[in-house]
Amino acid sequence: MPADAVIDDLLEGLNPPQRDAVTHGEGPMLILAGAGSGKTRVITHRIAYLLRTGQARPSEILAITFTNKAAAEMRERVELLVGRVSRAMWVMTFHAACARMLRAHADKLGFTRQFTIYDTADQRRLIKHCLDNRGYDTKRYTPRALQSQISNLKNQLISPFEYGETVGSPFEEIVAEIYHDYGRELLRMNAMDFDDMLVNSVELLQKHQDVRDNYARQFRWVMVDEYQDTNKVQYRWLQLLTAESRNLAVVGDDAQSIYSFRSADIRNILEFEEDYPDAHVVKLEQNYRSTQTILDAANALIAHNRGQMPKHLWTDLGEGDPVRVREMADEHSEARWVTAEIQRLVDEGVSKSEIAVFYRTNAQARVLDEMLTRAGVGFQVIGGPKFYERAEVKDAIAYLTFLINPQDATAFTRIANSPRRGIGQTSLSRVLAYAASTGVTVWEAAESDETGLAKAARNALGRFMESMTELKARADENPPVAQLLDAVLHQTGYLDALHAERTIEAQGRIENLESLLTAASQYDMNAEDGGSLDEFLQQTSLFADSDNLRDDEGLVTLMTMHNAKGLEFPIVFMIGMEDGTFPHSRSIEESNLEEERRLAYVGLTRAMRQLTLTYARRRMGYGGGASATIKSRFLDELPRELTDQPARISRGFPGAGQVASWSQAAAASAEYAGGDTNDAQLFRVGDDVVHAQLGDGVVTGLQPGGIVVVRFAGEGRDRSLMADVAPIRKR
Ligand SMILES: Nc1ncnc2c1ncn2[C@@H]1O[C@H](COP(=O)(O)OP(=O)(O)OP(=O)(O)O)[C@@H](O)[C@H]1O
Ligand SMILES: [Mg+2]
Repeated sequence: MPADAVIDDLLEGLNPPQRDAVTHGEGPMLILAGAGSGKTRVITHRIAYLLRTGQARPSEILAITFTNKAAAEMRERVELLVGRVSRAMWVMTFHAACARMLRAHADKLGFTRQFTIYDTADQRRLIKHCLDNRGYDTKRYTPRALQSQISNLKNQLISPFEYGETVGSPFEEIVAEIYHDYGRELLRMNAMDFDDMLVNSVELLQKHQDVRDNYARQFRWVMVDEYQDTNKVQYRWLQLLTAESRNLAVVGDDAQSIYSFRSADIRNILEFEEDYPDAHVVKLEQNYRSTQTILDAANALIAHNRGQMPKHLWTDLGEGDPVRVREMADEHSEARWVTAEIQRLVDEGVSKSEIAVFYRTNAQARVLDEMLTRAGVGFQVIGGPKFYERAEVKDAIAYLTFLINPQDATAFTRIANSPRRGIGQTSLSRVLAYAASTGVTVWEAAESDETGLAKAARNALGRFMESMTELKARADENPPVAQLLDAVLHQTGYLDALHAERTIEAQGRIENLESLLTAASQYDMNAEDGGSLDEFLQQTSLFADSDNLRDDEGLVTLMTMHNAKGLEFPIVFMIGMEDGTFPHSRSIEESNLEEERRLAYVGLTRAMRQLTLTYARRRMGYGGGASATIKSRFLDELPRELTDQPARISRGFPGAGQVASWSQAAAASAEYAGGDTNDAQLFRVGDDVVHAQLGDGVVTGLQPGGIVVVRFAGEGRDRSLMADVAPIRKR
């Protein structure tokens, strides 16, 4: 190896096992280590090391990260270490890597390269269309429920055909039908959903050996961060790419596996050594992130899980302060207290960007959001209303999409009458029906005289398509995306319509469009060889919200614990530490507590210096009305000596011990709070219901003893509930 100061520097900041992992040459490698032990750092350094020593060329590197933000950070760090050559590497999320492959080869699967990527809202719209087509009641079979079922199937690589062979219940039969129809419709619209990115790439690699060979040869070095959260389809994709080279290095922590609800399969990490008996296994045990107290608390908590791989994390960052535990009267006092604490810290000179507040579900952010706003503390909510999901931003994107994908009926429907041009729903349906029956693209149908539209609508549509045709001519010259977007917003009358509204809301929308223009200009500037519209659109559609994170602006960060994965903050607050909230009621009922505990472990281990856990004695329920709560069992699992709490009984409501299930707790607390029970309600099969914690569902059966069987939109299976005590009501 050449003597090289850069290499020395690279290895300098690593401990011996980290160095071992970084310098490992060919062959499979598993890095299994606890939180904050430098796993991600090892990947970054390994890439730089492989490049710098000449073992790898940038184009031979495929590094998979969990978020776009993590990818950007990794690229940045590698670029610092080895310079601009790093730009040819593929450092990205599974979805982005697959989208890139599909852009190049979509035609082999019957799509064009300009295919659209559908987000969840698009998916649900299309699924609703499929349900309507078959005459199913979409209140009873909600698009949301179907969408989550279909997504689960895709993530397990179960095709519509395979699923159709195994269905038992009538509901499953409907899922099978819609799964099939939905796939056919996507193909017809030249669109793929998020899950298809992976499923279709796997199909591409499986069916086209030449394509597989090419990529397998190209990516001689494959690395995967957060491997514990990969699912079956991702596993398969990696297998296809690395079967020959076997240069697959994965890093992960079984204690941080938190995505089984998205079909992530922890076995992928546990069985790596079985898949690769010769794998080089590295364990990292020194934590460089947290104080000993924080680590001990996290270790004590996770020790309550069975079958955890033993790890001995230690740190030399010192003992640090005890974990603070605070009891609050309700969520308002909790938010007020956290806000005051943040203000105090900021007064003491802590930067806001060093502070994060985590919670279990997004809805918990609202109260704190209001309180911080009132106090004038700058903050950002990760996973709040998403920029790319705002109506005006989606409209603008749909315009651009329709310019390059003339088959995209969803984009067309979205923009044809936005701003209003006198093209009504009936006219739109006629155009779509004409396209479907004649096989022409939606674009062609919109230009056709044979769709049977009324004269006024036909004229309006004609004018619309004229301006679209002009814009398309411009788009074909591949101008900078920002220029094209600007032209779209002006020529289609979109901006004028907003200006004409003269409302504050419209002003906000204009500002959002300006930010989109800024994003487009930034894209134009960064794109290596001029960039292209389809690549820009691909980027925006893969834009996950955690990517909005800006750490240089001095903002407090609010996010769910799921979103916090892989990140670190000097000061962390975890709020809503109550049974039913965290652990979430759903997991208590399903006794999937271990995954919740891992999620708590993820939360605790984000903290570097100071960790504060709060819970409220009463909390507002879904349907309004406060109920008494029980403090989270996770708090009881933390050794007293690590917290600043004297042993003290502070149960939420009188006489309550540990309860067996949340239904009981809810019943007890409803009584205590004088809340409603359900005895006035009679349920029937097919009723739409809403559950305080589980959300929307449909009654699928009734059983003796007052049991209702409900299938919830977010889940794939039936659940039996006591009609008179469960917090459900008819919609
Ligand atoms: N050898 C080292 N010397 C100094 N700092 C280190 C070393 N290794 C890691 N760190 C620092 O420790 C922190 C945690 O590292 P990193 O994020 O890579 O851990 P991780 O194992 O990926 O954590 P997680 O499990 O949360 O994803 C980072 O700030 C990193 O820069
Ligand atoms: Mg990491």
